[in-house]
Amino acid sequence: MAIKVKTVNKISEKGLQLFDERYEVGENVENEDAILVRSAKLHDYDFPENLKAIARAGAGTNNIPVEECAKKGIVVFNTPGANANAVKELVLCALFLSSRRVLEGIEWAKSLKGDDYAKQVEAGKKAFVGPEIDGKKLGVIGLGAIGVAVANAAVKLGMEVHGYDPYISVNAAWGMSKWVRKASTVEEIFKECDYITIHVPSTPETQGMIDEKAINLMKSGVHILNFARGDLVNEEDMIDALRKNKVARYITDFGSEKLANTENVVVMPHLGASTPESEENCATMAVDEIREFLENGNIKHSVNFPSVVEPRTTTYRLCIIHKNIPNMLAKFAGTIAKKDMNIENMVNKAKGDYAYTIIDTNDLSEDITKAIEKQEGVIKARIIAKVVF
Ligand SMILES: NC(=O)C1=CN([C@@H]2O[C@H](COP(=O)(O)OP(=O)(O)OC[C@H]3O[C@@H](n4cnc5c(N)ncnc54)[C@H](O)[C@@H]3O)[C@@H](O)[C@H]2O)C=CC1
Ligand SMILES: O=C(O)C(=O)COP(=O)(O)O
Repeated sequence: MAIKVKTVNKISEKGLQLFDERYEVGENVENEDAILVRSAKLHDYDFPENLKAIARAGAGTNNIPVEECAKKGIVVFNTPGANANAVKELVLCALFLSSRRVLEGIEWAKSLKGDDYAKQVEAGKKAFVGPEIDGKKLGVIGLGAIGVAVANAAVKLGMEVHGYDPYISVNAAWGMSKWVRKASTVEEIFKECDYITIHVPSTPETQGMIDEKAINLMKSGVHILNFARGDLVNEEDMIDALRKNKVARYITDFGSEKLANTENVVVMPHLGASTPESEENCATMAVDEIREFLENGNIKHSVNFPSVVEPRTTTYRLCIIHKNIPNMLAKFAGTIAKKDMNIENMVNKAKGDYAYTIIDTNDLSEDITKAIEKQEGVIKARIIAKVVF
């Protein structure tokens, strides 16, 4: 029987071709084992009983009910860093667009007519003066894959870069230029910087972080870039601040009709990750994650379950998704012993309220998954036989 993968958005062929002949892949697949998605909202999606994994070919998982999936034992993956360069490049483009009045100038140049075109240009260009970014202060909120890439590039462009991220990962810190100054509070960024760019996920903590209160702390004439998510910025407060010239410019990848028609706002149609390179990177990483999980039970880059990657050394692998509560391992070992199965290798890891256990064995007893699933706290169990080609 084929392994079924449903694509909910258009996914790069470079990734899809990594599925071999055992897989049935497409937008019309039903009762799927896995879903591949980009930005499509899955909050109202009716997840089939068979669904084991969802891979988001991209970074943000706010379009997926991650907690509900954890409760059902559906492992949600994303592709950290795979589209960071694409976003970084667009943020740099936005930085220049926010500073120099290039877009308005281009529109005006299109409107000019007549033989004295050059003369009109020279007379009118003074309306489109904008400052250089060299030497200006850039505040980067969120120093993950994108934030660090933006901060490092801005240092190279001669900006004085200030970064804020209370949860920065060791890896991100290793990759960051020593010239990026550490802000201890987000308010420092608000007060100090001429340009502010946000690169945090949308969570209850970050939603609305740029509101009237935050903007009031900022310098008059601040430039704000939002290539992370629309709901990080309070739209009404932003429009009000733009009208009062408190905010000079707002450039975002997440617009609305109202924002797109507000002066000094540039709305891009969510183009951050829309490059062939990033679409391929995200798709190949997402397909690899799905295959590793479905074929070997290994979990790489999940947002709701721990990372567990173990080489296959035995004929069978028992994969158990369960609650992170005491005594689970003893119960699994007891059940397995009763079925006369020998454990060759056992790994257990937890993340928050959930945990994952891999048990490698060369024995197979009928109904072992049913016996395991009967135990309180177990969400899902499955056994995977090693495929030898
Ligand atoms: N415009 C587009 O097409 C794209 C947008 N995005 C958005 O950008 C976001 C960031 O992407 P990545 O850098 O790849 O993710 P990431 O996970 O590598 O980095 C996010 C960083 O935000 C930090 N953070 C979380 N809460 C914070 C807070 N309250 N204050 C300061 N920092 C905080 C985390 O510690 C982490 O270092 C994504 O969650 C997504 O919403 C990502 C890719 C493409
Ligand atoms: O990766 C992300 O978080 C993005 O916002 C990119 O979205 P997309 O895959 O281009 O629909």
